[in-house]
Amino acid sequence: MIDLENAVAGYTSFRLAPTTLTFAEGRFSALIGPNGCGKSTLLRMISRQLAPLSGAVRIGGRAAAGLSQKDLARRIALLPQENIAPAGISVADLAGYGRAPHQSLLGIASDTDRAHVARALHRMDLAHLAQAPVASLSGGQRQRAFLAMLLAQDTPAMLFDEPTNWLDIQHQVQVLTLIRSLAAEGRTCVAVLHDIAQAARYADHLVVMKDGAIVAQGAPAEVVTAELVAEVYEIAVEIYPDPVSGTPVPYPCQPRTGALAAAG
Ligand SMILES: Nc1ncnc2c1ncn2[C@@H]1O[C@H](COP(=O)(O)OP(=O)(O)OP(=O)(O)O)[C@@H](O)[C@H]1O
Repeated sequence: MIDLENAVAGYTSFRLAPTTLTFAEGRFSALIGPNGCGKSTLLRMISRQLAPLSGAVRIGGRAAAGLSQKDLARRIALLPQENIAPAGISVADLAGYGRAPHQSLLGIASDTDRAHVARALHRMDLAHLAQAPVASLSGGQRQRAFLAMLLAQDTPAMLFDEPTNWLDIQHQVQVLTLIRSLAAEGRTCVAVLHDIAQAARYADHLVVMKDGAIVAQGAPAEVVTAELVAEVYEIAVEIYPDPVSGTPVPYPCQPRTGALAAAG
C-alpha cells in the first residue's frame, strides 16, 4: 500500500496541491489527466526522486523518508517516462540491474537473481534478445527491456510512467494484462496512462488529476463521464460502452463543420 497525507512536491514553477490519497495493494490504479497536470511529479514524489516539501509519503505503512536507499528499492520500483541505458549494456545485464537492491555490495548474482532475470525477460518477450545491446533495440523493445528490469526488482509496489509508450497494440495489451496480474499477485500497481479507454478497461481504480490536484477517483464506470472529460480535458466527448468489458470509452464529438453542418 502507498499512502500520501497532505503531501506536496514540485519545482519553482509548479507545485502539487496537498495530496491525501491511498493506492491499495492488490489493485491496479491508473493515473490520468492532461499533459503537464503533475502525474509524473506525483510518481517522482512517491518514489522519493523528488523530496516532499511537506506532508508524508508511506510505503507499506513505513515513512518513505526514513528508509535507506536499498530498503526503498526493495519496496518500490519506478519505470520513468524517459529511460537511459548505460553505454554498451546488454538486455540481460540491464534486467540484472533490477536485482541490485537484493544483492550485497559486491553485486554477486545468485541463482535466485538469475531466475528472476530469466523470468522477467521471458515475460517481456525478450529472451531471444538477452545478449543484444540495448542500444540496438527498437523503441518498443527498449521499453520492454526497462520493464524487464522493473520486474526483476520484484517489489511489492510498482509505479509505471506511461508503460505503453512506443509499444505496438499487441505489446500494449501484454503490458496492461501484466500489470493486472502483478496487482492480482497482491502488489500495489500505479500506472500513468493517456488512453482513457484502456485505463478504464484494465485498471480497477482511476485517479484523475488536473492542475496539480486530484479531481476525481473511483471505479472507472463511475469516474469516466462526459462531464468529467469535458471539465478535465476541455473537450466534448460521447461515452460508449467498451464492447468487451462494458467500461466507458470516451469518443470526441465531431465538430459539425463544412458540408456536414450545412446538410444537418
Ligand atoms: N524537472 C523539472 N523542473 C521544473 N519543472 C518541471 C520539471 N519536471 C516537470 N516540470 C513541470 O511540472 C509540471 C508537471 O509536469 P509533469 O511531468 O508532472 O506532468 P505530467 O502530468 O506527467 O505530464 P505529461 O502527461 O505531459 O507527461 C509541468 O508544468 C512541467 O513543466
